[in-house]
Amino acid sequence: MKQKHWAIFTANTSHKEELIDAFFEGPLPKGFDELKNLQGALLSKLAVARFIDIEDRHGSKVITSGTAQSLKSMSSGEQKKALLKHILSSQPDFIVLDNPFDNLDTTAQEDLKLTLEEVSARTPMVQLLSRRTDLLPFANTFAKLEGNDIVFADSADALSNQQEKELFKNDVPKPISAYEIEGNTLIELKGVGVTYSEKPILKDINWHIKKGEFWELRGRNGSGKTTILSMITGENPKGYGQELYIFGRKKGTGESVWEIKKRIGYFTPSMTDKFTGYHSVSHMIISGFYDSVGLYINPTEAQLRLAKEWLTLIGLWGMKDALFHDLSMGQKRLIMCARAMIKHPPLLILDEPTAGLDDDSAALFVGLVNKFATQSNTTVIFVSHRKEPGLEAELIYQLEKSETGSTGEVLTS
Ligand SMILES: Nc1ncnc2c1ncn2[C@@H]1O[C@H](COP(=O)(O)OP(=O)(O)OP(=O)(O)O)[C@@H](O)[C@H]1O
Repeated sequence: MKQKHWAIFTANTSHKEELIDAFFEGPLPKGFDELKNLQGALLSKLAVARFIDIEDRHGSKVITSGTAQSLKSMSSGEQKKALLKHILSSQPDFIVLDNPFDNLDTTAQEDLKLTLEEVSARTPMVQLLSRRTDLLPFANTFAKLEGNDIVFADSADALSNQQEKELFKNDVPKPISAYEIEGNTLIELKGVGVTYSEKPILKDINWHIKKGEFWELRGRNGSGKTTILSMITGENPKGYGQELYIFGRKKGTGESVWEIKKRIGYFTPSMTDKFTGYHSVSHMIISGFYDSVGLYINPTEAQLRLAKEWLTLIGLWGMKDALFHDLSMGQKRLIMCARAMIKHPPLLILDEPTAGLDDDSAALFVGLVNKFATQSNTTVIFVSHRKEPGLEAELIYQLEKSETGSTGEVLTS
């Protein structure tokens, strides 16, 4: 009998975590009887997070045994590859793949596809996917997850979730007050290099970022994208003593990390993955004025007015009092994006912001970023592995990985 492989399309309203739990802890959902009494393994960001937790708490290396580096310090693509290696070596009876291609560069995606194809001859797989282009070619049983319900269909085509959505009609709300930064240059890296334990990561990086520009930062897994961003945001001490200028000042000449961070809007999905607080949607947006995710002081009238304008723009005003916690993933991302934009910071960094979103929600998110980039003076840096359809970044900083450290090149789109 032909090996069965399932592809389950998820939308942002799907209760994916519950379904994943059902595969490992039971009861198995209907339509998956073939997996009864089998031992499965999970390839997902959540599984990586669990192994990081085990390393942190017990100091025991599970999926990185044999390497000196901690799982936590690996790049997100490297973490995923380490997990896959561990899963394949443990030869599970079946594998659940939760958006397996997220965080992987195109070469790694191709490699993963080939590996999975090979393994699929003997191991059944369940792929949970939010982007249509990710569908594994050997999947032969199709379903979508609506809330908690699995709805089967004869073909993948019957399950497409791509529809034209009306994009934001209003203008981007103006900030309460504007930032003053002298000159036209916002960030400059001159001949910057980074090594970790003598391993060269970045070499002779020259990147001149001006006010109001819209950049995409590209590079293979482990090429150093996060390392560059963390030097800019001040979180990485490797920036000190180098020719690194941030908001017109050389790094390490008196400005605190806090002063730098105040002028940066930042969003990456892991900011809310583990967020469990109960905050209203409006308060969540307003917290963009502060360092906290979620609001812990009373908002001002002006802030409430502005939150209303943002919620109207992104079509969520009707949900102003809803709890952030109860929103769909796509809605949460729009809120967190608006939170990062509300101050019109001089610099907005979006680090793989569409990972895990379905096609419709990703298109909405990209539409909001494009609009903000055109209607604000903010410089936007968008990091993504995926060619995001519709992204209108005008400049690309491409990192080229090499044994002697990644080098960078400016491309125009
Ligand atoms: N604290 C650390 N100790 C050792 N190596 C590190 C540390 N932090 C980062 N690295 C290594 O530096 C390299 C660059 O990592 P970085 O996270 O910047 O890559 P990236 O381009 O963001 O990758 P990805 O696309 O996979 O997220 C990786 O090989 C990573 O393992």
